Amino acid sequence: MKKYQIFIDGQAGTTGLQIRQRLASHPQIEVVTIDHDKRRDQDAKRELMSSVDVTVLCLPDDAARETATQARAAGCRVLDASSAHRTADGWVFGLAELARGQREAIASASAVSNPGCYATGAILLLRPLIAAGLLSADRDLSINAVSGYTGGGTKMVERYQQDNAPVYAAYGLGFDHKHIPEIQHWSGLQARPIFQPAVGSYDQGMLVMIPLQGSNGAALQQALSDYYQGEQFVQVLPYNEIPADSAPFVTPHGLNGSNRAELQVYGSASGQQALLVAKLDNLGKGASGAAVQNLNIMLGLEEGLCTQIV
Ligand SMILES: NC(=O)C1=CN([C@@H]2O[C@H](COP(=O)(O)OP(=O)(O)OC[C@H]3O[C@@H](n4cnc5c(N)ncnc54)[C@H](OP(=O)(O)O)[C@@H]3O)[C@@H](O)[C@H]2O)C=CC1
Ligand SMILES: CC(=O)N[C@@H](CCC(=O)OP(=O)(O)O)C(=O)O
Repeated sequence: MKKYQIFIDGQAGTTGLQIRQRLASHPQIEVVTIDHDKRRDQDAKRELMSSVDVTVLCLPDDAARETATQARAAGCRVLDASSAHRTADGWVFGLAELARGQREAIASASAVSNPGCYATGAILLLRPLIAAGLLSADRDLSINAVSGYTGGGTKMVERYQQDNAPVYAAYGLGFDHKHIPEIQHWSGLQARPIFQPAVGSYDQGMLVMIPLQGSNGAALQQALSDYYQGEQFVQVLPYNEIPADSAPFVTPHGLNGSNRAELQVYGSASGQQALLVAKLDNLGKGASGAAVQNLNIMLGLEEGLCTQIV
């Protein structure tokens, strides 16, 4: 059986580690590593990138831009987990469930950009509804979200491992969170939304929530259900269903380690108020699970292989 080789630049970070954990049992992908003290040596990296099938970038944005430029100049295939290239020309957005033809585009791409965790939830909810004309592209929206602290990388993990970290903290108060451009670009939303994220004192799991005034929840749920019919990693729950493991609450928990996103729609009896909810693991479908899914697609392998930590 053919084995493909990949190199993870940033292999010791939060996202890189979780990709390695998933790939440890992959039957057709092996990870080639770089000496720790050479991890910032561009010559050593270029040599390694040229020898592997795909390089995965799990770096801060600036470092990802620099390494991606080198990789592309050398003709190497790249999957970038950072937010540097999510709306950039020449890059394919790595959300296979985005639209018909997206899987094929990922499969043949030389450069794929892995979506942001919050953006994954928001785009999965909004794109089908805007495309179907059930939500107007120029509608003013608020998107509220909460994530586990691993979403902030090693620095935030260290902070939360101390005693005085806040139980719940709202941020993004400059109204300029880095996921807003990709949410607008890939959902088709023309009006700039208010995106208001928060971080909680738990490690993994997120909710992305979009309240809608004047919308009928049942119609929205049906449209989402039809759109994602047959998808293995995106499921739409029945209308107004609260998952039994958390009832009467809707929590960010329950999907950790998986590469799944669950979409939920709640609506009022009047048919005039609704809430869209996406639940996912910020390190699963929001980062490392999606990265392994994209690698499988890029290499022509079964899409679900080793995307989950069991
Ligand atoms: N955490 C999450 O939920 C998600 C993160 N992402 C994105 O993935 C990327 C990585 O994030 P995350 O794993 O959280 O970050 P971390 O801070 O956990 O890890 C980043 C890693 O990159 C290494 N690094 C930094 N600069 C360089 C460089 N110039 N060359 C080589 N290695 C370098 C760091 O090692 P050292 O400092 O020791 O050199 C560290 O191991 C980011 O762009 C982030 O935005 C995407 C989706 C979700
Ligand atoms: C809790 C937390 O801090 N989360 C991160 C987003 C994590 C993520 O998806 O980051 P990328 O866009 O880099 O992929 C943040 O809000 O900046």
